Amino acid sequence: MAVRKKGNSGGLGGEMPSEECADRVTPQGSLYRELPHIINTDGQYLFCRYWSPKTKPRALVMIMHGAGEHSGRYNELAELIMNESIFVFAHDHVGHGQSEGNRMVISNFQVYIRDCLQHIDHMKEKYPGLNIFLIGHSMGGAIAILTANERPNDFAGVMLIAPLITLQPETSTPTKVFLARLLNYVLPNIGLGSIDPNFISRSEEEVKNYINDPLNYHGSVKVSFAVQLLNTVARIEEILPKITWPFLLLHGEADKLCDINGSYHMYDTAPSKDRTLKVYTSAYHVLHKELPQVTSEVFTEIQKWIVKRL
Ligand SMILES: O=C1N[C@]2(CO1)C[C@H](C(=O)N1CCC(COc3ccc(F)cc3Cl)CC1)C2
Repeated sequence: MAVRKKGNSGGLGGEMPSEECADRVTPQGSLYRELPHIINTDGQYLFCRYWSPKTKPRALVMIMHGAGEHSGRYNELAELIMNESIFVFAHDHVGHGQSEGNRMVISNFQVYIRDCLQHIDHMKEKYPGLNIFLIGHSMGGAIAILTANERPNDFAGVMLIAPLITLQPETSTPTKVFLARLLNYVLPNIGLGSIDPNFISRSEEEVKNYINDPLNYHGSVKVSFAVQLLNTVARIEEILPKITWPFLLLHGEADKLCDINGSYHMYDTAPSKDRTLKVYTSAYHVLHKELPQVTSEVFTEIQKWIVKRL
């Protein structure tokens, strides 16, 4: 029997709009009314995470996770930033983690950006006047770039951890790109292959964590999803020459999932006066879950970069 509850369900609204929503559950079976969440403009429930400092926050930071993973993988980084009296927030994108939506399926990449802007607007209402920074990893880096591009004067800085900016030349040849686009019309749900966990990190422990995390999606990248990524890479290529906001690029030299040349290209092409690129020798894709030395350096770099721009 559905129970109507008054008060904030942790979402954007107060009361449950209908009895049906009272029993809405995450893909893992938890009740959204008992979890922090927002409801996007398509009516999909997105699971949120908040890292609230004990003292009055001096800034806001939104973390945007990548493809097939979820916001819980950023707890260590978020806590480090929270300890700088900064309010950190995130949500699991549609089709990811504890949010609704078919796993790693998206009708249009713009949905990710729209949902992030909705969450950002919600947080700006709650904490008016604070600087807002974005942190994006991999596909989340592409989301961060396109989100900042929609509001070029709204963000104090954008930090990109191995962002998806350009295609891996060996895996995305023009022929393969053409075939993927063609296949999308006839068999959009065909799998192209899944992310190789061994490309995630040189840390065996982190590879195991990635494999064993039930909130990660380990299935195949569908053609329709791949085409959305291809379109996104093309969109980013177009806007790089117009980027003026401050950014920090961090990329592993041995990244096999997102080509480091994308970061070099953004650093060389974007006219931002405040831009930094740091390359981590021999490091793989997930710098915040790499060998301890690398991850420690990355955390310090992010912490210093934000504090300097508060
Ligand atoms: O900690 C983490 N990091 C994660 C996982 O867990 C890595 C993952 C992530 O976002 N990407 C890695 C894979 C990449 C695939 O890209 C394509 C695939 C087919 C295609 F046709 C065109 C493209 Cl562009 C997208 C970006 C997030």
